[in-house]
Amino acid sequence: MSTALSVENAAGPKNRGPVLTVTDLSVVYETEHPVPAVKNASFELGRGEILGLAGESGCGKTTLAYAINRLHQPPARISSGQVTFHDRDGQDIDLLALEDEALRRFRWSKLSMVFQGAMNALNPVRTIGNQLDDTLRAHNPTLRKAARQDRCAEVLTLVGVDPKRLRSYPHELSGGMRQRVMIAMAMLLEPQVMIMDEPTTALDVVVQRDILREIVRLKEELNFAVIFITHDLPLLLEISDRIAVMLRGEIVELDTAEALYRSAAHPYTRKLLASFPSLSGGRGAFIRSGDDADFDRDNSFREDHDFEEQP
Ligand SMILES: Nc1ncnc2c1ncn2[C@@H]1O[C@H](COP(=O)(O)OP(=O)(O)OP(=O)(O)O)[C@@H](O)[C@H]1O
Repeated sequence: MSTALSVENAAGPKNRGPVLTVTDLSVVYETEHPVPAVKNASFELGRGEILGLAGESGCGKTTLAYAINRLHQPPARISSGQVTFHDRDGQDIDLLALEDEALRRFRWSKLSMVFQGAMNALNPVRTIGNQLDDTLRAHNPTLRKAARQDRCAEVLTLVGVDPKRLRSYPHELSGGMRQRVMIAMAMLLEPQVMIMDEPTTALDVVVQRDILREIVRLKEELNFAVIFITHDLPLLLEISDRIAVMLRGEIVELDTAEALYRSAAHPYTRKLLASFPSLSGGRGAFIRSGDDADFDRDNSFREDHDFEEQP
């Protein structure tokens, strides 16, 4: 069986067209001994698709995610490649060519990102409502205050946080709730793509599961596409349409979650699969199907599912 990444698999699902095309993207850390962290990465992200990005620590997942959104900092440098965003209105946007102001407008509104420590990025001295409002106002200066308030409340409700929390300060919320606020922030402007880099890793397992279930539900409702990064391959198999496996900066395999699970082509993928004992048993499908005992039948996830201590 060939281990080469086939062009067909790198293309997004045929029925929905791409929202993002990454072509031969390479990123180097220009240190004393330059580190080629991402090497010729190519893939398409389908509209409304969840693409999982898997691979062990240090393989380049975060570097790739940051470079796509131009959030990489020196010494990281994009040494080659192209990133094209295919807007809903038919326009193609060359992300690597955007100037500062255009890039600022693009981020959050077309493509947003939630990263692992995002909950710690909230400003401790401003309320949740003010912080959501700041983002909304920066991108929609003409939007009236009442409409902004409605949208902020709506987006908090979407992620299962009571809109009363708009008046709370970050320290008044649990970690899980703060991370949900960051997901709300990322959804605020209805982006077409969300990049999620280990968005729930710092949270306890039950909270993680609730949040992931909600992301999958919202994705289905609102049809944004997700690049979901995690070490947790069993989790990716549950939530992803397709999975890209990275090894030492390269995408070595990209296929549907089903095909990857049943007949991984690359030896490294097989090794990765074998390293999760849970995969040798039955696959729990609770996140997509809601097939577990304590699943809320109305599909909502509730604040009281945050079992973390309030400070
Ligand atoms: N600031 C930096 N300077 C030099 N090398 C770096 C820097 N940041 C990351 N690297 C290197 O780039 C490579 C890719 O790192 P990256 O953080 O993207 O991997 P990752 O797959 O996201 O890992 P993790 O899952 O642990 O976050 C690694 O070899 C790492 O050591």
